[in-house]
Amino acid sequence: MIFLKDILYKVTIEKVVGNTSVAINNLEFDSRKVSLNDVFIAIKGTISDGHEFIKKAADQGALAIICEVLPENIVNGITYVQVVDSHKALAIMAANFYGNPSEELKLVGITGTNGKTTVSSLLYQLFKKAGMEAGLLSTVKIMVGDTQFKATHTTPDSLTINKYLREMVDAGVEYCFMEVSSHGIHQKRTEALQFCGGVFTNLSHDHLDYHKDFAEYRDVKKSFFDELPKTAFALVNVDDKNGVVMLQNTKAKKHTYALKTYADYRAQVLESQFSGQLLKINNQELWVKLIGGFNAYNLLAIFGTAELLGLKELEILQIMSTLESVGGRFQYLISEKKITAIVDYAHTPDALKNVLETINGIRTGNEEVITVIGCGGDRDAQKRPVMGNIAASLSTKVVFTSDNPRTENAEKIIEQMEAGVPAEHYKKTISITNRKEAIKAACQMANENDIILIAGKGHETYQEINGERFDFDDFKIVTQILTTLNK
Ligand SMILES: CC(=O)N[C@H]1[C@@H](OP(=O)(O)OP(=O)(O)OC[C@H]2O[C@@H](n3ccc(=O)[nH]c3=O)[C@H](O)[C@@H]2O)O[C@H](CO)[C@@H](O)[C@@H]1O[C@H](C)C(=O)N[C@@H](C)C(=O)N[C@H](CCC(=O)O)C(=O)O
Ligand SMILES: Nc1ncnc2c1ncn2[C@@H]1O[C@H](COP(=O)(O)OP(=O)(O)OP(=O)(O)O)[C@@H](O)[C@H]1O
Ligand SMILES: N[C@H](CCC[C@H](N)C(=O)O)C(=O)O
Ligand SMILES: [Mg+2]
Repeated sequence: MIFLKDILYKVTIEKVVGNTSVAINNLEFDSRKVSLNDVFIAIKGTISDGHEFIKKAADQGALAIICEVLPENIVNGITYVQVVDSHKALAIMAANFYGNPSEELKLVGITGTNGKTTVSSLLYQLFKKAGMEAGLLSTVKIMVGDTQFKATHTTPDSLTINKYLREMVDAGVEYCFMEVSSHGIHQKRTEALQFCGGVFTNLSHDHLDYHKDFAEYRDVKKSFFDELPKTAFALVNVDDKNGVVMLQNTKAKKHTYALKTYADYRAQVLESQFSGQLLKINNQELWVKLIGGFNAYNLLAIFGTAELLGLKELEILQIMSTLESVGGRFQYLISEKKITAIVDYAHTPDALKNVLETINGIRTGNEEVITVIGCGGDRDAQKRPVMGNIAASLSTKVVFTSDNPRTENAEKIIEQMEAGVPAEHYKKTISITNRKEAIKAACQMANENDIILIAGKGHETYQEINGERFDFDDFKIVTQILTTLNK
């Protein structure tokens, strides 16, 4: 039996109306899911205000209401707890409800604009291969040991996080690697978790629809490091100018990695090919299957994290050379007619630039680089012209298309991308709204040795248009089209 007063431990309370010594069933922050004897936490969201659904939650059997503002009509028999911050209260209560599982394993949070899924997934792989029980909370999937669950967010809400962490602890998981998104930090989804380490990959343009400006976006990321305890480690990329910013006020032990500047962990790229690259880490050469300078950073972050968690250098390097790239990240095929098709989740300007530079750095002659790209709807519109510019400047041909238009007009998004194309590159571009047709057009244009990059959706298996999700898988589609075209 769990009592309300026990899960309120450490919550900053302003006022209590009613009895907190009551046994509760479950916690919910969505009135639509409330059932008998649940606790409903009212949260001011980005679209609506949970306080408007307090009555609905009560009608559905809520036993207690946690809110920032007490309702005018107090119902007898229901306990009302007025708190300073509902988001924070939810995070603390969720951790208490599940018995603070983050304290029973080693939890490492990975944050930054790009590379979170790659770093966290590879760390999960590495620790599994080293014989440890590991867990993963990522954009692509959730892993409790070997059992896979569907991910809906990069960083889920605090109830979901704690539920899975509890399952991990019960399954004997010792290390959990989780992505920490800026939305997650801002909405306090990760508050009340005990991290034993934090990793910063990089910071570049994204999410300027949600955050007021770049400074706010940076400060939200920084607050994750500010909150780390002194027992934890903070490992940051100091080639990124915001790396040192992340360390400014942290109590955690500071560690750095870099390719270009002085750092605790350093790497050098000795050779790059489509099949992989030769790296030098700590004076040891190793061949890895992941390509691109950006992956050299990711691998260095993994090396540093594994060492800080106590694995031996030689073992780490040996396992690193066996790591497979994550689905939808530089996932490629070479067709019968020697056309290379690459599917990559590059959905930010920096990621797109890195991927195209990697491709241009590896190609040997006059092959065409044909990029198929769109931008998501209901997301940062400022990045659209910037990505249009990068695609056109670094490819020989571009097919602008739709990504997940969500509730926006797909053609309008494409126009915003085209607006960023410099006049001298305009002739290289066409636009085809239907993504499948766009991929088909790129395949038709491609000849032997040409390279097709299909960017933006990576591992996603759907396309979201007007609130509806249709099956869509870039890699399956390009494979099928190239086969049908006999290319
Ligand atoms: C913009 C955003 O981040 N929204 C997230 C947020 O919802 P919200 O604050 O907008 O909720 P709201 O609709 O305003 O409702 C406020 C409250 O009223 C409640 N409610 C609402 C209706 C009702 O009938 N009854 C009721 O109780 C809601 O449950 C909620 O508690 O909190 C919800 C619960 O945690 C999230 O599911 C939701 O994610 C939405 C679906 C989303 O698309 N989020 C994306 C942008 C996101 O979080 N992305 C990042 C990755 C970014 C990256 O790439 O780095 C991620 O971590 O996944
Ligand atoms: N260290 C890096 N620096 C820059 N770009 C990167 C880096 N790692 C990966 N990328 C690019 O970013 C894309 C997304 O990578 P990944 O999924 O690992 O990032 P993420 O931070 O998890 O993204 P999201 O915010 O959507 O969760 C990759 O497909 C690649 O194009
Ligand atoms: N986590 C990112 C994913 C973007 C992927 C892209 N395909 C899109 O739909 O915009 C976001 O929610 O902004
Ligand atoms: Mg991710």
